[in-house]
Amino acid sequence: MSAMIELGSISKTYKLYSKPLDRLKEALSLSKKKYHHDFNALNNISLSVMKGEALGILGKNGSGKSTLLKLITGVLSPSSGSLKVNGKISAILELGAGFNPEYTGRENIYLNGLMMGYSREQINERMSAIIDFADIGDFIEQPVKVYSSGMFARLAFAVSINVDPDILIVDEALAVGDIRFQTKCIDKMKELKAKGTTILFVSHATEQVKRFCNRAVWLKDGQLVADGEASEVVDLYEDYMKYDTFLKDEGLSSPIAEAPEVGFEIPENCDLLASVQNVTLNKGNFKTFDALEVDVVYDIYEEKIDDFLIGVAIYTPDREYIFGPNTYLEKVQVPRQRGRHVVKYIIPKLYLLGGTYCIDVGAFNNEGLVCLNYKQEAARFTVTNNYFSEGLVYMEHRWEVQR
Ligand SMILES: Nc1ncnc2c1ncn2[C@@H]1O[C@H](COP(=O)(O)OP(=O)(O)OP(=O)(O)O)[C@@H](O)[C@H]1O
Repeated sequence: MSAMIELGSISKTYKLYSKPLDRLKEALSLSKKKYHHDFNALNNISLSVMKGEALGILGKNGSGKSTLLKLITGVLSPSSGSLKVNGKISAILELGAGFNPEYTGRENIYLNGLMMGYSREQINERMSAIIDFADIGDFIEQPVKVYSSGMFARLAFAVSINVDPDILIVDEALAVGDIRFQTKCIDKMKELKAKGTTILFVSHATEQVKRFCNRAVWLKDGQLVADGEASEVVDLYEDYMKYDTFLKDEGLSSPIAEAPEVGFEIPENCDLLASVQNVTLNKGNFKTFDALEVDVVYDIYEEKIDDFLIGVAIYTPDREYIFGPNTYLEKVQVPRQRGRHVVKYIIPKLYLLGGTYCIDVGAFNNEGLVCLNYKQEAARFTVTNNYFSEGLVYMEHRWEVQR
């Protein structure tokens, strides 16, 4: 398969001046005195995008998304690194960029078409399709400076997707259109994708990225921190945005606790009767329906604790309680005499959907009425999936068409 876009260790440094005058002073300085400081908007990005891929680009404001797209389209040049683009790019970057405000919509279609390398005849062939798609009525004969942002988006989109690009770049352009127009654009983008057009898609609407893209990258402070299947990267990104937890791949993993010490000791001056020593998961990142195993290591300091029980609870990081059985309710006998013990809690099929989750572990007696020791967020794990459902948990279900 051929790479349409190849970026090799690309960096982009902007010069920041604290006052506009500093730029002039620097230009005129005979001693080459610096009046700026460097700001790395992109740092060492390597990325290959293949033909037919629909790549979502995620990242919060200022993370470098637009800078990356401007480098790819050639609006900016990189400070270092190599960049190769194979094919004709059509980009909707900033609304109105590439439009002359004094020209009418129709004249701007010519302008854009010529910039893309089409002849007047070729543009004429496409003109009615573009005007139909934009659907802005008589405004097509008005100078675009009188357009609303929605009209701009319609025209920009109509031009970009009707010129048979090899690479289509869409930067947040859908956000300004109404739902009907967005649907029309997505349909057209799907059509292009099916034809093998490579698509780069920036949207803060992560669901759109999940549904439309087959791959996504996440930019954070100018660095590429995740690259993979779109819905997995979206899950990670959303979790980060919600909870500021960034867990990396295999060990997207939560801090898997240290292996338990073999030695059992009763701490000095200890007024605890028992304590949860250690909580270990079989891994940090799961797929829905994987098996989750939690090893709980606990110590009992009394000779024996009657009605001793262990509870394991799953929470979301914002403390939504999902599930919490305990050994008393389920009539499981766990060791309750002095010493160190290990109990394994197994969920053979995890029904949780994508997200980050926390595990609390508690030791109790008296049917759970007295808490002997409680470890909140003793472990964390993530669930990431290919996109197959939405929500928190998966429930067995079926669909029946009634009519
Ligand atoms: N011409 C410039 N001169 C100096 N700094 C710039 C320039 N353009 C962008 N930056 C800075 O580079 C960083 C990345 O900006 P960029 O516009 O690429 O981010 P973004 O991810 O597209 O953000 P948004 O989602 O808000 O559009 C930001 O901190 C921005 O302030």
